[in-house]
Amino acid sequence: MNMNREERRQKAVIAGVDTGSYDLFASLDELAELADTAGADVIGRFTQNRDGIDNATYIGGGKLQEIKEFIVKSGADLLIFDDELTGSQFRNIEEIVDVRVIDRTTLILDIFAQRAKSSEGKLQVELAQQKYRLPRLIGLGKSLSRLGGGIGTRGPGETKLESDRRHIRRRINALEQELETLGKRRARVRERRSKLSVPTIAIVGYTNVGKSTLLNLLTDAGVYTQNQLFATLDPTAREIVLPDGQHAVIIDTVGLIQRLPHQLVEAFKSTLEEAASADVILNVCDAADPMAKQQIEVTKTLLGELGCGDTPVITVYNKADLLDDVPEPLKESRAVYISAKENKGVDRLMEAIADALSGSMKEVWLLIPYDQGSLLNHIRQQGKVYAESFEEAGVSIHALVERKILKSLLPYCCDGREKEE
Ligand SMILES: Nc1nc2c(ncn2[C@@H]2O[C@H](COP(=O)(O)OP(=O)(O)OP(=O)(O)O)[C@@H](O)[C@H]2O)c(=O)[nH]1
Ligand SMILES: [Mg+2]
Repeated sequence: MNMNREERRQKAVIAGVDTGSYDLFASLDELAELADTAGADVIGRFTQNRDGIDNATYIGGGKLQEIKEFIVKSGADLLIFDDELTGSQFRNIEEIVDVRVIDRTTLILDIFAQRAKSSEGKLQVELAQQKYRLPRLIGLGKSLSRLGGGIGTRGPGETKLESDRRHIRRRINALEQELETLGKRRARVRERRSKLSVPTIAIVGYTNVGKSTLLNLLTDAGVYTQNQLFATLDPTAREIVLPDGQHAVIIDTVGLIQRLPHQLVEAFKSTLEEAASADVILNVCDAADPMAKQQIEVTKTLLGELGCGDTPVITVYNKADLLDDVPEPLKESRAVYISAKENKGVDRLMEAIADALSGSMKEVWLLIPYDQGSLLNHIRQQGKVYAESFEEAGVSIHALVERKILKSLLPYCCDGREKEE
């Protein structure tokens, strides 16, 4: 599907089944916003209570007839389900309602496809789309699943479906290879950054909480912000100067959503990898959103799964201008209330970042001359020594040290990689 914003807005009906496994009504609200972002106006909503989903039509035949009547009467162009459909469900439902049918994941992927800007982002979206399509080919229109003529390009007796599948698999392989190359390049950039000992700060959180607005405010970077879901699909890195004069790189990331389809977690892992290697993480939420606390927890869990459980996290309650009372967070809780839009509370946030960074550690390889005994003692006492050996020119040491003493260590730094070889 391709719903460009320039095209006329489509009329969509959204539908879901309440089996009690998730909050369908909150999820449908989000689905309606997603549809709006993709360029469709939601003109009808249908829900059905069932113990389980219907294998053939997902929502059940009776409800589907009701939806069909509404579609005919209202002239809707599109039926969107708040869940993932199987290939045969797509086909069965399309046969009955006779308009285009899409599911939640297809919709999200479509928005991602519209917004991805970097070549890596585009490749990742296409990879996710192809992987999602492959097992559902049967449902993607009759033309795709019909028997091939057996003439010319295809082998004898082979169906069009099989050759389509093979084609998609080949494309998936090619995309994966390209992404691997790009991933390596990205890792090299990260490494260079870390070698230069510039700390990185990653901004993470749900979509539309104000991450890009915050990045803009902190850097005047002019990153695209809009009251739409997924305004950011590529991580954007900018340099900032902290109150103590320290330079840092701040990275904006893709927003999370409720019930993020697992293919998308995979597809956007590389943008989260940026967060995984950050020195400080800003977990941003919309302070006025009743779901904020829950979202903060989900983000924390996800960060833990990505292996950054030890990275200091500052919880940023943004949009505090929308609150009647701004609570005073506990000092030790590393939480700040700000309004990125009205430029309030940002000084405190900057202090919190500088504070978190000064306590953070950095891995270094050093060669310290014998006359620098006190420096050596400091590293042994305050840092964590992994290995040390006595060389002619001094003590060769591989250790974790506090970031705040990095400056004094600069003359003695060696390249870790060379040392290891
Ligand atoms: N009232 C209020 N609105 C804000 C504040 N910060 C951001 N917004 C608005 O919230 C909306 C989303 O802002 P973005 O910065 O694009 O949000 P994001 O988290 O980057 O969103 P994605 O990139 O889609 O994940 C915009 O309409 C902003 O103007 C704030 O402090 N107060
Ligand atoms: Mg953004």
